[in-house]
Amino acid sequence: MLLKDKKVLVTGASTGIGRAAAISAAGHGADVAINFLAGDDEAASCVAAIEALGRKGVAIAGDVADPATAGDFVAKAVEAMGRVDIFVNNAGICPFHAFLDMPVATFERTMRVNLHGAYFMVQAAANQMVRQGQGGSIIAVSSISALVGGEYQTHYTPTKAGVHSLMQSAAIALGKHGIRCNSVLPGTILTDINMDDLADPEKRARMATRIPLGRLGEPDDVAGPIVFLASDLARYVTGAALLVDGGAFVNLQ
Ligand SMILES: NC(=O)C1=CN([C@@H]2O[C@H](COP(=O)(O)OP(=O)(O)OC[C@H]3O[C@@H](n4cnc5c(N)ncnc54)[C@H](O)[C@@H]3O)[C@@H](O)[C@H]2O)C=CC1
Ligand SMILES: C[C@H](O)[C@@H]1OC(=O)[C@H](O)[C@@H]1O
Repeated sequence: MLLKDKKVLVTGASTGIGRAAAISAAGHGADVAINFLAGDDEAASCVAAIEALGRKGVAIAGDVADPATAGDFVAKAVEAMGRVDIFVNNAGICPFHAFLDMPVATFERTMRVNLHGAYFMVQAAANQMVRQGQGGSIIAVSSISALVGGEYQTHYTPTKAGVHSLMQSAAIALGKHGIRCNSVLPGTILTDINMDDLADPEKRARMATRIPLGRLGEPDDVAGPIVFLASDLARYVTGAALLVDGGAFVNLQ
C-alpha cells in the first residue's frame, strides 16, 4: 500500500494511462477523483473499479483546455475528498497531421489541451497543496516525444517538451512548500490516442522491433512508475523525468 489514504486527482482518466493510474492508485490505498471530457459510461466504470477496491471514487466532467476547469476540478475534488495530496496531469490529444498544412485549429487545440491545460491544472492543484501546508506530489504525463520528433506530431511534441519543462520549473517554484514535481515519459503505449495510427499491423510490428523489451507498452506499464513517483519511496525525487519506454529511446542501432 504505497498511497494509503492519500487523495489523488487524475485528469483525462476515463481511458488509457490516466484510467490505469487512477485504478492503480486506488489499489495502493488512495481515494481518487478523475476529470474526464466525455464518455459518462467510461468515467462511471473507472469510478466503479476504484470503489471495487474499497476506495472512494468521484468523476468530474470538464474540458482542461478551459482554464476555469482547473479550479472547478480541484474545488469539487476537495469537496468530495477533503484535500489533494497527489495530482496527475494526464489529459492529452495527439491528432496526427502533416506539418506543411497543419490546420491552425488543430495546432491551437493541441496546445490548449496538452500544455495550457497542464499549466492551469498544475497551478490549481499546487495552490490547494500550498493552502493545506503539508506538501504533495505532482506528476505530469509527458512523453518520449519531449526528447525526439515525429513527422506527424509537429504540434504535439512541443507540448510534451513543454510539460516536461513545466515540471522542472514547478519543482523549483514549489520545493519550498514540500511539493515534488516530476514527469513520466512514456514511449508507445497502446491506447485510444494511437489506435488509428497503429491500426496497420506492419507499422505496429516495426515499432515493436525498435523496443529492446520487445513489445509496445500497456497503460499499466506507466501506472506503476506514476504510483512510485507519487509515493514516499520517491520522497527525494523532484524535477526528474522518468522514461517508461521499454528502452526505445536509447536504441540508436
Ligand atoms: N499512448 C501513448 O503512446 C502515449 C501517451 N502519452 C500521453 O499520455 C496521456 C494519456 O493518453 P493515452 O492514455 O495514451 O490516450 P487516451 O486517449 O486513452 O487518454 C487521453 C485522455 O484525455 C482525455 N482528454 C482529451 N482531451 C481532453 C480535454 N480537453 N479535457 C479533459 N480530458 C481530455 C481523453 O478523453 C482521454 O480520456 C496523454 O497526455 C498522451 O499525450 C504520452 C506518451 C505516449
Ligand atoms: C500517440 C503516439 O502514438 C504516442 O504519443 C507519444 O507521446 C509517443 O511518443 C507516441 O508517439
